Amino acid sequence: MRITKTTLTPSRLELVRPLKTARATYTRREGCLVQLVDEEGRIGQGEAMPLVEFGTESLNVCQQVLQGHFRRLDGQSLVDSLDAIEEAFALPTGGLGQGRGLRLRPTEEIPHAPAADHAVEMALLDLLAQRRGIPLCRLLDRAARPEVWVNALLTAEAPGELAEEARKAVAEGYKTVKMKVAGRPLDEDEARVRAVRQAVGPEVNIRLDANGGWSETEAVHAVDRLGWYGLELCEQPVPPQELRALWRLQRRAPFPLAADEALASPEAIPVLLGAAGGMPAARAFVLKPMVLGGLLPALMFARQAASLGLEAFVTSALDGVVSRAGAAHLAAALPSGRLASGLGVGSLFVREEPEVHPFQPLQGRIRLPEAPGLGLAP
Ligand SMILES: O=C(O)CCC(=O)c1ccccc1C(=O)O
Ligand SMILES: [Mg+2]
Repeated sequence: MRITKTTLTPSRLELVRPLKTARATYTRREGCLVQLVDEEGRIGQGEAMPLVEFGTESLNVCQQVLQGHFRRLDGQSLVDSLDAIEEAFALPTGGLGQGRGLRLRPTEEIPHAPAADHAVEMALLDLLAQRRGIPLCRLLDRAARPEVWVNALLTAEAPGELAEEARKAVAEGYKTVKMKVAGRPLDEDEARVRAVRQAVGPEVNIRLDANGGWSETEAVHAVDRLGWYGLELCEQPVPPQELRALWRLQRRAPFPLAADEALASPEAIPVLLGAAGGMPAARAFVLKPMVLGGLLPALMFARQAASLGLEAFVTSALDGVVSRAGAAHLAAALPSGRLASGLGVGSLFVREEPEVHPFQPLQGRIRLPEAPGLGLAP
């Protein structure tokens, strides 16, 4: 494919009400939309929405790196293959493949910019899938599933309100609800979890996310007390750099712990997987393509985890619909679809462009469009 035109449009999303996690409070999200046009006029779409507290570049650096990627892409041809797209983002290693194809990261001087890489990679994947006439998920894996389960994200603070949100989500058809914990006394979190369990009954999965907000001692108490309520899993109970604490906690917890923020440091990944010798630090992994630098790195990570008997699921980082569309295609292509994806956040935003799109969950699921590529009209 030859890229004949590149465009970058700033984007901004306002949340209906602030989303409070143990580490940050989100009121709006900012980023940019990328479009790449090929020689036949097809449009590939991508999106960058940096999340600095998850180790991505700032919006400023993101835009600079995107401009650099655009300069290297404009008017250039790229081999029509997944390998060529993957290689475009890899630093030259002197090994196999060097000198073949187009390099978007030709030197080490280009800053680590996973959100920028994510946007351009997605637009290239969208184009490649369109050129082949298949949905993006099937480009990632020929046996991709036709639909993915999604969790509802509960945002209320008080137990009563949380329970009401949870009941509504279950009535809509959600089988998994997720709530933020930590950053408050454990008694309060216990009352919140108890209220949600009472509201949803025994069959619905309750997923917790502590966003690294507990010390190891607090996390031990939390796991002992909250585990009683039958939890599906808990994301990032301890601070992301405390891999040994996560390891110890996982051996004690009666449910899987999922590393999320910990994946922001590339050096942590072999340790988390137990690939550096020793046992894995967690039983599950949260894949945020925006943080991991694209759909392909996230897919490779999930396959490596699956080969070790570990699970992975996809979540957005409160991104716009273009990123969520790509993430839904990734979720459909993962080795396992058992764990619901965190892609039900569209309703948290004041208004979305477009307002109607195929990636709005229906009855707790997203059915992947049959259209070639992302399946999202530009
Ligand atoms: O998983 C979801 O439903 C939404 C994603 C989410 O919780 C989130 C949103 C913004 C920043 C961090 C996180 C997180 O998973 O930790
Ligand atoms: Mg999380």
